[in-house]
Amino acid sequence: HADNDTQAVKLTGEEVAKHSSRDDCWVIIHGRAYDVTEFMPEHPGGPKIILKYAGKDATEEYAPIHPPDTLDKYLDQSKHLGEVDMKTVEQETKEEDPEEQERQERIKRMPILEQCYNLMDFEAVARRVMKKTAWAYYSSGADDEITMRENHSAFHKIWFRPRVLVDVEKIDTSTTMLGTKVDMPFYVTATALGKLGNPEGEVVLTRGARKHNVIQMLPTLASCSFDEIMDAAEGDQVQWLQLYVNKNRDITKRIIEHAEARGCKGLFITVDAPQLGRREKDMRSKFSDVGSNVQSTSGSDVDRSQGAARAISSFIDPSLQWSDLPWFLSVTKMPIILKGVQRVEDVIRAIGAGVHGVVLSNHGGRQLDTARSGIEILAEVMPELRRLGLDNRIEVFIDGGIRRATDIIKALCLGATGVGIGRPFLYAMSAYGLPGVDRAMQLLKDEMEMNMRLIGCSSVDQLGPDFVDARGLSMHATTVPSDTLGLGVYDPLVGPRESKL
Ligand SMILES: Cc1cc2c(cc1C)[n+](S(=O)(=O)[O-])c1c(=O)[nH]c(=O)nc-1n2C[C@H](O)[C@H](O)[C@H](O)COP(=O)(O)O
Repeated sequence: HADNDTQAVKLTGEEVAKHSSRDDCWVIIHGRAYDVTEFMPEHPGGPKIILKYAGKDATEEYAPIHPPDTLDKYLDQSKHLGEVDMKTVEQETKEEDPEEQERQERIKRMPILEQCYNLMDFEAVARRVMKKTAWAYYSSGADDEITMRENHSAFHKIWFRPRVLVDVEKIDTSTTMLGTKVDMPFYVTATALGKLGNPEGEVVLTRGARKHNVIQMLPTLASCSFDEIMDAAEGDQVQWLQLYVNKNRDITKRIIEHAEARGCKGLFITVDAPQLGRREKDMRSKFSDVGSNVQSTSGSDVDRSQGAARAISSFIDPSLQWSDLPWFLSVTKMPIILKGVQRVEDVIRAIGAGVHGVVLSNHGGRQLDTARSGIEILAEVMPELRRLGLDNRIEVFIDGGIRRATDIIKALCLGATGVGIGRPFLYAMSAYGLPGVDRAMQLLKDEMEMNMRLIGCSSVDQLGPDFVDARGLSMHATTVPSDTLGLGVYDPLVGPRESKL
C-alpha cells in the first residue's frame, strides 16, 4: 500500500501471514516484520515459542523478555523486512481466559496503596494481581525453596541488645557505598525481566531510586536496554552494573567499557550462577505456554531448567574462575565486586585478588538450595576479617530476605556496608508502579529511623556487633513465624491443584 511513491511500501498482515512455517518464518514485532527463519534454531528460548507466533504479531510475548535493541544487535539487517500496516494485521481474538478475567476482578478489588504498611504487604498484593508467569518468575526459589525462606527467617534468630538514655532526637540513616553517599544503607539489587511485572520495566525502579537517593544495580538480563535505564537516571544519580560473564569475552569487554563510559560506578560480577538454578514454580507456570521450550525438549544436551531467563542466559560462562579476575581489573577502572560469595575463604581470596567488595548472597534462594543466608555468612566472615586485620580492605554487602529495617540494622551491626533488596521492590512496582516503589522505600526509611531510635543509635556508624545477639544464627532447626507468603511451601496459584494436571 504505497501512500505515495515517496513512502516505503508497508507490508500487510496478509503477506506476513504467508510466512508461517519452520522453513519460512516471519514475525511482527513493534509494527515491523522480521524474517527469523535462519535465526530460529539459534534462539536461546528454542524454536517453539517463535513458531507459536509465525506469521503473526509477537510483540506482547516478546517485549517483557527482550530489551528493545535485541533485534538490532542480534538479527542481521537483511532480515529486517520493514514496517507493517498494522490495520491489516488480524489481532488474535483473545478467547476470554477465565484466569485472566478473575485476575482483572482481583485488580479491581485490590487494596489502595495506603493500605500497604510494610514490604510484605506488597508481596501479598502482587501475588493476587500479577500475571501467573510473572509472579512465578519473581517469587520462585530453587528446588524446595528452603534457602529462600531461610534468607528472611534467619533474621528472626538475631536479637537486639538496645541501649537507653542516649540522645536520639536526630537520626542520620545515610552512609557511603563504594564512595557514593546515599540516604539509606540499601540499594536496589539486580533482578531480571522487569517488564514481566510492569510494562515500563526497570526504569520504574530507576525513578524510585532517584527519589530516595539510593543506588540501583542494573541487571544484565533487564527487559529495558542498558541505555534506556541509564537515560532514565537524572543528575548525579549513581548506578551500578550487574554482570553475567559471557563465554565470548569480547562481548563482555564491550559491555563493561560501555557501562564505564556511561558512568556506572560499580561492576558487580555474579559468581553464584555458573548455571541458573532450578526454579520449579517458574517452570510449572511456563510449562503451560510454549516459552518453556527448554523444559519440554528431551535430550540431556538441552538446558534443563526453567523458562525464559534461563534460556536467554545460556551465554553465561560456567568456566569463570579466580584466574580470570586480573583481566577484569585490567579492562575497567570501576570498582569490582563479586556478587554471590558464600564463605569466608572466598572473601579472603577476593581481597587477595584485589577486588573492591563482595556481596554475601545466595541469589535470593534461586540458586543452590540449602545454601546459607547472607546474614549467616556475614556473621562468619566479619569476625575472621577483623581477626586477620582485613576488615577495612573490602566493602561487604549482603542481600536476601531483607524485608524490615531491623533486618538492615542487624546486617550493619554485623559489619555490612549496606544491603541489597530485590523482590519487595519488584512486587511494589508490579502492583502499584512508581508510587508503589516510592512507598516501599519510604516505609523502610520510616522503619529505619524508628528502629535506630529504639536501639539507641543516632547514626549508622554507631551500629556494631554489641547491639545484637547472633548466637542462634547457625541453628537451622528453629521454627519461624510465618510472616510472609514466601514461607508457604508451594504457591497454590501455580500448583497442581489449580493447574490442569
Ligand atoms: C527476585 C530475583 C532475583 C534475581 C533475579 C531475578 C529475580 C526475579 N535475577 S535472575 O533472573 O538471574 O535470577 C538475577 C540476575 O539476573 N542477576 C543477579 O546477579 N541476581 C539476580 N537475582 C538475585 C538478586 O540480585 C538478589 O540476590 C536477590 O533478589 C536478593 O533477595 P531478595 O529478593 O529476597 O531481596
